[in-house]
Amino acid sequence: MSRKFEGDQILVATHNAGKLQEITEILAPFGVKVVGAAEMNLPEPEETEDTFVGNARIKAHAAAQATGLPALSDDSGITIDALDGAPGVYTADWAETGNGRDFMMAMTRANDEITAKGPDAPRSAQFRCTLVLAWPDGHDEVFEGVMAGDLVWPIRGEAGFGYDPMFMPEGYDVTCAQMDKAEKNRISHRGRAVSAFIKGCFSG
Ligand SMILES: O=P(O)(O)OP(=O)(O)OP(=O)(O)OC[C@H]1O[C@@H](n2cnc3c(O)ncnc32)[C@H](O)[C@@H]1O
Ligand SMILES: [Mg+2]
Repeated sequence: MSRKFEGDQILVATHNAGKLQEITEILAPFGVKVVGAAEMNLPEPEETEDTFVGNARIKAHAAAQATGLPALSDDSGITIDALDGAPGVYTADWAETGNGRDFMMAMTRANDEITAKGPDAPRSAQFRCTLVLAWPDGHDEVFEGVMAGDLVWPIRGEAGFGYDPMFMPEGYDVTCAQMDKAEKNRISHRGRAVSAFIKGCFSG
């Protein structure tokens, strides 16, 4: 049970439906209800920092200031070893078309750029997630999670969101888009970051 959140509700400052669903499912067994940024009519702030934690702070503090409630944000993305960590904080930007996001385009670009590095280029990558819990008084807490894996081609699976169809976690022979939701949450960058948040805020 929560020590810190009134009514065991938490505002999650994201406009990404896939993230919101995963965070909601991970927190459900702890009796925590999640309210999303769209439900609160919050605007999407510009992500102007060049680090995950910087952008996560922008999103969380904007929501906490606008509502007067503690707000949890998620800034995440994929770092590709063969591309010196790109796209990193620009993971969402690789999918932008000016007319919505196209993840087939983004995944094709990732595969093409790795392939261009030559046949020996590593396919290894990491999904990274930084959560920031911002309080209306301006202080914040940071929680992080990483999942290592390989980028496969062609893409596989229909579940999940974003780059899931090309990401095969270490020790698995299926992609995140071929996994049971609960299984992805158990091993994912987001699952690990939310576990750290739970330890920090809901236990003891
Ligand atoms: O900023 P908010 O509103 O939270 O939503 P967003 O989708 O813009 O989120 P980010 O700015 O953090 O960009 C993260 C990008 O990384 C991708 N991503 C993050 N976690 C992922 C996951 O678990 N599976 C697949 N793709 C993921 C996601 O699709 C985005 O393109
Ligand atoms: Mg974003």
